[in-house]
Amino acid sequence: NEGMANPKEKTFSFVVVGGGIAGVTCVEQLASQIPSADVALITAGPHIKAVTNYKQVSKLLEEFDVEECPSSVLEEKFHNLTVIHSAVKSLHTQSHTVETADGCVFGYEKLCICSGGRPKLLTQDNPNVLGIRDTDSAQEFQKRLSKAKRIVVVGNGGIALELVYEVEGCEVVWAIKDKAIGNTFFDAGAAQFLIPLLEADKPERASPCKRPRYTTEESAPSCGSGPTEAGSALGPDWHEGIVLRGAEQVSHRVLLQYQCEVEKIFTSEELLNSPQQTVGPENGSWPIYVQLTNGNTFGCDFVVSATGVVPNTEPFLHSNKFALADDGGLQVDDHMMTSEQDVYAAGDVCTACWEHSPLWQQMRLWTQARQMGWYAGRCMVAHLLSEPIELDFCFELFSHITKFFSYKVVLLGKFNGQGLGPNHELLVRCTKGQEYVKVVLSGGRMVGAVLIGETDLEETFENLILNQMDLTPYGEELLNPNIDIEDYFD
Ligand SMILES: Cc1cc2nc3c(=O)[nH]c(=O)nc-3n(C[C@H](O)[C@H](O)[C@H](O)COP(=O)(O)OP(=O)(O)OC[C@H]3O[C@@H](n4cnc5c(N)ncnc54)[C@H](O)[C@@H]3O)c2cc1C
Ligand SMILES: NC(=O)C1=CN([C@@H]2O[C@H](COP(=O)(O)OP(=O)(O)OC[C@H]3O[C@@H](n4cnc5c(N)ncnc54)[C@H](O)[C@@H]3O)[C@@H](O)[C@H]2O)C=CC1
Repeated sequence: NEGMANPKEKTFSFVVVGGGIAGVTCVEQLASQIPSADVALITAGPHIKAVTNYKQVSKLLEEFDVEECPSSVLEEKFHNLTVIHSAVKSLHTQSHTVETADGCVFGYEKLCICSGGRPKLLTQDNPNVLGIRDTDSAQEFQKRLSKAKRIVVVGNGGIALELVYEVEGCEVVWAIKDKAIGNTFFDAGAAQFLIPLLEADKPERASPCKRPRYTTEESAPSCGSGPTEAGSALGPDWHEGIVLRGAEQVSHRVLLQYQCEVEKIFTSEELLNSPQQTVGPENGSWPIYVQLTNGNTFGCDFVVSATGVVPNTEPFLHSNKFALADDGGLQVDDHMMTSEQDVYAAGDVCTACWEHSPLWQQMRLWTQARQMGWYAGRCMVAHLLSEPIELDFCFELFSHITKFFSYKVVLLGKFNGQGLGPNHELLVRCTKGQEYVKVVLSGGRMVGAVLIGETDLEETFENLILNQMDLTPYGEELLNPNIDIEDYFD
């Protein structure tokens, strides 16, 4: 075998691609479960993500810190692990090999693709349209913001929600398709609860962090693969350590544009050459203009396209027959296996295509990347040892703890009545400035909840959702603030 004589070739029992949360968690499982197995982590970025201080808050809610650190930390911990810093260029499922950008070829018995996603930008080739994904793109955003007087943020998901609240000293025009803010995470009622915070000055940061904390190791140099290689996705609290301040002396100034999309993006030259376009007295003075479908046009320093992610699948597709989901993710079954033999996938790159529990849905989140990476590792080991394995309990109920507008936010199950049609009812309790509690009931049973603020209800509600108790007899008493619900259901 000519190939095997090449020193640039080596075969491992397990190869994992991607040094984000999914890949690192997967590798940790593999390396610790079979210490005699050779494990390789191939990653394009210079750093890896490590989960630390993992804490199970309740049966399914979890909290942890995340550190961006040099890969040597992992290699010191697991002597059977080799970390290779290079981008995978192609995959040959027939020969069970991957080829990296620097011409090395690595064989595998079992492979897990954890290459994450990248921002789905409104336009790819405009330097004034930015996406935020990794440390480099966040730093670029911060640098551009420091000189900016007005930015346009497009999108209504996690990144947009965080930015419009965090950015100070710069006018933010926020363009959303929907009738209410934050519709990927909650409903119009919760949006009403949060909106006043956009209009007020930001309070001093005092409240303790109630969700996974994200840290970046400052001393770690941005070396190795260079600026074109994307690093891992940022995550919880990515903006805590950096100042998101523009060039103006204002706290918040957010101008919301509801129910609209971007019609056209053009430069000041294009604007001046198009006499029918006018945008008021500032005509032509901004580097970029955004025309919205509601007829308004805004000039700004730059646009943030916070419009979701696309899975990083390209290097793996050529000459293979992966089944792809509608969102572009690699389809995986209930053992995290793709449609190609011995190839698994986890995290943002994959789409969970097994028959989901009625109370779970996939969202491209930090916690799910960790859970999928962990479970994929366990499945790979079980299959290698020909042992049976069942779908992990964490996929029974969707659960997410995060923080928006400085409030703790807990989402459980079908928190927005997803997929329930008209077949559900809502109970809501709201105390302005303090808390917002929404319960989704279907057939008298709790199937989801949104908890904003320090409600202390998450554990009880999680139990009520898991045990599917008939709550009809309790009616609206369920949310009566004068009843200690924990005692009630003891
Ligand atoms: C700004 C921001 C804020 C967020 N905030 C939260 C939050 O508060 N809570 C939450 O739950 N989630 C949050 N998320 C989402 C969360 O960060 C992601 O869902 C999660 O990190 C995905 O992990 P992953 O391991 O699948 O992918 P990634 O972290 O994207 O890692 C992919 C890895 O693969 C490598 N790679 C890619 N292509 C190749 C290749 N061809 N060859 C080799 N290596 C490759 C990359 O270098 C990277 O190391 C946020 C995301 C962003 C961008
Ligand atoms: N606290 C948290 O849990 C956070 C989670 N994240 C995660 O990071 C990832 C990236 O975040 P986002 O980019 O905010 O993605 P997202 O998937 O959360 O939201 C994308 C938003 O963009 C909108 N959109 C899509 N195409 C559009 C278009 N052409 N024009 C206008 N609007 C459009 C969608 O309607 C949606 O509101 C997501 O997976 C998200 O869940 C990000 C930040 C915080």
